[in-house]
Amino acid sequence: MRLPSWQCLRWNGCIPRTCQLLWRRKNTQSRLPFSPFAIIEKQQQRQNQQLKRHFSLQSCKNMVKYLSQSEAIELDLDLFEMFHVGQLMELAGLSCADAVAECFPAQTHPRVLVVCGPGNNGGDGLVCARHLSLMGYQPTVYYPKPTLMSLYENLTNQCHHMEIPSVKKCPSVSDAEEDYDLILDALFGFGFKPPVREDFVPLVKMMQETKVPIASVDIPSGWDVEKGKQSECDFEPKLLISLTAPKLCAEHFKGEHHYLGGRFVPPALQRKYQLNLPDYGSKLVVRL
Ligand SMILES: NC(=O)C1=CN([C@@H]2O[C@H](COP(=O)(O)OP(=O)(O)OC[C@H]3O[C@@H](n4cnc5c(N)ncnc54)[C@H](O)[C@@H]3O)[C@@H](O)[C@H]2O)[C@@H](O)CC1
Ligand SMILES: [K+]
Repeated sequence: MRLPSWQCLRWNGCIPRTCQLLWRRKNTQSRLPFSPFAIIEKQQQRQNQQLKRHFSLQSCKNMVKYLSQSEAIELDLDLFEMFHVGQLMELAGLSCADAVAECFPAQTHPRVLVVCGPGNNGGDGLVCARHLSLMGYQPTVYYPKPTLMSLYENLTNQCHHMEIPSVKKCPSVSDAEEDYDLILDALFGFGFKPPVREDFVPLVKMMQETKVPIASVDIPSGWDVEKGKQSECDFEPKLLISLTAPKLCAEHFKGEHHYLGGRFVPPALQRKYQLNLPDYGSKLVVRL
């Protein structure tokens, strides 16, 4: 059988199996530095890998719906008709503590700075601080703009009863690196509208510049809820805990750990928003 020439191979790109085998044998015997089949096989391997990546991403995307900001707000309102906000916050904050414990154990990351914002995302942070303390961490709360409502006041008092210290001043980058092993970012959630207002800029800047790993509750603070990072300065958390269902910005998340928490959505709402939530089993969080 006549073997195909280099030109023929390059032009055709598709070689009959028998020719391939003969060529491979010949090339092995004559110890050619490289064979055209090796190149083609490499190309095929690369294509297979790309397909695999594409399909695993697709199946993951098919599984859970990523919500727009308006869908998240609408779903939030529906939930509030069925549950008290404190119930949802308790489960949300507990699931955040659980995800933190899975990724950053108390033995290696005991000192956690819990940064709490003025909305419900900040409330999740206060709940999370309490559960982290019960799990053997040493959390410290930074809550620069406490909300004057009984829900938040109660959560703050509960942290006091747990003897969780708080700081009144935003730590500098060097202080944060010296004093903490992890930052829990509960500053802004899906209620955030960019740009960051002036009074929160130093805090966001500290989180952008620090080398302390960051775990973000629901949304990495400062990110656009749908488009993700707004500039290269925006920080990339190591852990993102999406609550209820991930928001569109989570599609741009490149950190190591992405979890879903907030296991409280009744079936009717799951159907209404076509959430396709994964099965939690008996767990509080599920890795996405
Ligand atoms: N399903 C749900 O829907 C649940 C939501 N929860 C949490 O609630 C969050 C949403 O809470 P909220 O709607 O209260 O909103 P956020 O907590 O996201 O933020 C709203 C607060 O941030 C301020 N803010 C917004 N844009 C700002 C800017 N550019 N600069 C400075 N401050 C700004 C607002 O004035 C407001 O005080 C979620 O991300 C999640 O963490 C959980 O608590 C429980 C269940
Ligand atoms: K956040």
